[in-house]
Amino acid sequence: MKLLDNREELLVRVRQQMHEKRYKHTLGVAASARELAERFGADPDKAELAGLLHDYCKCWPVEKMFEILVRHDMPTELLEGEKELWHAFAAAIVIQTDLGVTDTDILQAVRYHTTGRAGMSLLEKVVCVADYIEPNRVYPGVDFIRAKAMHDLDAALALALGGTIQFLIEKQKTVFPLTLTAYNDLISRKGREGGFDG
Ligand SMILES: Nc1ncnc2c1ncn2[C@@H]1O[C@H](COP(=O)(O)OP(=O)(O)O)[C@@H](O)[C@H]1O
Repeated sequence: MKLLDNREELLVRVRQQMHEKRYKHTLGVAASARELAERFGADPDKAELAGLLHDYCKCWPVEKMFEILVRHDMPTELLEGEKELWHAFAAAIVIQTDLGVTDTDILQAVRYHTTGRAGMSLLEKVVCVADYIEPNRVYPGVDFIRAKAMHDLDAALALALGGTIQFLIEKQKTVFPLTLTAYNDLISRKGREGGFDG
């Protein structure tokens, strides 16, 4: 737990796991996650830490991630699916075993930051949206999602996940089912509440 209590040492450790651009993105996600947490009533310290650790394994060799996922009995659907998704599930394991993170909220926010899932917690939503809108992100529609995230976290998340689903379809890539269920869950909840604001 010592590492988690020492911000400077933790930053060095995180920095060692990735290249410079990914580290810059990581710091951006940590800052955006803190901001979103303050805005929407999640725990800002947990949000910042989850943001800092969300891509811990992103630059690791796929073989290393695969070995960790197999050892922790991850579902076949994940192991046979898109390798791009592995880093999130691997990180949720590694930050627990190697860094001593025990907080389930943080672990789940890291685990589901790429795919989302139905019934996401507030912290999971905060970290997922932060990953889409941190200041270094550049893609069509990012400013619209940023604007949504000023007042409606669920709408921002639905837009972001919807955009990813659309992107994957255009690229004729498979869509991991958790993202579809996350999207459907957000839309159907909002439908019951009268829809998203304009
Ligand atoms: N449900 C999904 N099924 C398949 N690929 C996905 C899904 N969700 C996200 N991806 C892809 O996984 C990749 C990694 O996403 P992400 O973790 O957000 O990384 P980055 O921070 O580099 O954008 C992206 O290319 C994204 O399109």
